[in-house]
Amino acid sequence: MARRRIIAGNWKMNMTPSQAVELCATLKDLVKNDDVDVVYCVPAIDIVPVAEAIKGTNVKLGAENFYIEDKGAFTGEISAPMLKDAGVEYIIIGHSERRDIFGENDILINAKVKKAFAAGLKPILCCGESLALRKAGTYKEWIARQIKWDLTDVTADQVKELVIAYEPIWAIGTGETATADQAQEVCKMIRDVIAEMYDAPTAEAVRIQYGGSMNAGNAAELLSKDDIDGGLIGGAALKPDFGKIVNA
Ligand SMILES: O=C(CO)COP(=O)(O)O
Repeated sequence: MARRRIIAGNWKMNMTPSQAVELCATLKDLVKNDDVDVVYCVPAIDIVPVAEAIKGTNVKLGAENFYIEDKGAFTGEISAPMLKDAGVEYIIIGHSERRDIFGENDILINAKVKKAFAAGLKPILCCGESLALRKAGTYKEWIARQIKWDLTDVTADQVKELVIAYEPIWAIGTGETATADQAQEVCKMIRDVIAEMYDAPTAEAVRIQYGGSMNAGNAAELLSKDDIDGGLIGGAALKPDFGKIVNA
């Protein structure tokens, strides 16, 4: 099955606009690879300068957040049509930092997934368990429930365009990576959930990433697994090492 690989950087709240342009220049030749989708998901203020900086390269533009209304009195927010107009293609939704720090729940996340598709953006939908759930052994049920909630009323054709990122919270920014077998187990389980909710062709088409302390040293092993189609990379996306992950 030829699912196209997707390696995305989640820059989080890092990089001023001028630093962002510099980073694009540093990475430009290192991330060249036409067999992989390479995406930079950047802070809102960096979207316009990064769109300019990646012109003519293989890099695609992503954003980290938006609000579900098109426009109006929502101080501080940006909308999907604004992102689209600025050249954004991918949008991260449901990241554990948005769930935990900013209180986003599965009802809002589901609304965001539907809005993103309606606006012509491709969601990177994040899911994953806390350390407590991992230790309790109930992580698979938790993640399956997240996926079912977050994809309520999303069509099979849309899911075929969807990217799901499995990001165990205990592995994010901790330097502790899930083993390739642990990551594969959950990514396979997510694909089975999609097959159960939709059908086998939809499950075969959906791309599933692993995220959580992925780096130049562990990327190749993680990406060698059958159900891991890419990575969502935080810290290592801000360094030249990102090029090694793209080419792993
Ligand atoms: O949260 C992540 C990507 O969305 C992972 O972050 P780190 O790669 O820094 O662990």
